[in-house]
Amino acid sequence: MTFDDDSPVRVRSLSRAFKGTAALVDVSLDIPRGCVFGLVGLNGAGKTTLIRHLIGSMKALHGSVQVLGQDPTIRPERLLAKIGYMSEEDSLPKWMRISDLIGFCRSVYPTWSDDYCGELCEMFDLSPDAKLKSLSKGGRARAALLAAIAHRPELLILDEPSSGLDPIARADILEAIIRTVADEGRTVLFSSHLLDEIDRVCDHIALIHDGVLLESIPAASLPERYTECFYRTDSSSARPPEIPGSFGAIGDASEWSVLIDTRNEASPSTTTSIESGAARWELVRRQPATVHRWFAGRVQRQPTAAASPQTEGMQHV
Ligand SMILES: Nc1ncnc2c1ncn2[C@@H]1O[C@H](COP(=O)(O)OP(=O)(O)OP(=O)(O)O)[C@@H](O)[C@H]1O
Repeated sequence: MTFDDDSPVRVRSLSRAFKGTAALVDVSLDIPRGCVFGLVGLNGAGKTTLIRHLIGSMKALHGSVQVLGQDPTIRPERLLAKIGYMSEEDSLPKWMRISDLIGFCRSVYPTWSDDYCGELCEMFDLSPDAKLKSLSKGGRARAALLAAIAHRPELLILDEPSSGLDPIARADILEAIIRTVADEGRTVLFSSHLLDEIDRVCDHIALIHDGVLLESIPAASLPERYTECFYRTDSSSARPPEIPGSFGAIGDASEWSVLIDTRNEASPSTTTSIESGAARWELVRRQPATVHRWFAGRVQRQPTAAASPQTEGMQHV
């Protein structure tokens, strides 16, 4: 992606290790203004570590981080007033009532809007008198979302916000909020394991794996860029056909699926029949890669059955 001076988030060559184990490795990225930026990766990939650098709870020891034009660890209160942040943890103080939470946020955020807060309470079905400890996990997640957005932050950072929300709340509330924030020209960084959700709401998707930013791509260009090709052979093969520029092979004896990067000059554009590994392979089908298939190919894991039924139960090499 191109680097933009006006980006609300700019990370350059950020590395971090914990007790000698790398959690982030030379990560550089820009998040464009007004973008819904999805961050995906397996458990332990480094998503939260990256986010903790953005909100100033970790100082960049190697590399640099700029959020809304400032180092998040220098005068963090100035930055945090302009950011909305919701973590995956259920961390709101349980003794508070919703009204206490609102009073606290009002005192912290100069741009807090009581009118907007009232609208959100109605939308989220939150009564000001309710005690946080009496709410369900989903209710507390909605309260945390309220606290993160009612000051209309310039940058909204959501780290696995869906974990406490049921599917209806995710679709009706979270996705609506994310789109509203972006439509108003503000920016959203959204980390999630839920690839369907990422696919529906994000303009841009970044994939982090073992601390390395493997790819950062506009969501709309992903299916154009990557094609899933299915090859079949009459004989059985423990290996996929060797196709230059392909990756993420999944298969089972006589049929293998590979991903082709159409921008890789080594990739064939229209190979329908090839000799490889003493077998003859025919291209039986090709289709734009789904986000699930791209993700699985990149991190070398099986895609979910729902995302790619053709490859269910097959072996990954
Ligand atoms: N404070 C810490 N001390 C030691 N190791 C840590 C610490 N924080 C993170 N790690 C390690 O750094 C790596 C990245 O963790 P991180 O929480 O950033 O991943 P993640 O992508 O957010 O994972 P998940 O999706 O499970 O939340 C992991 O190996 C994790 O165990």
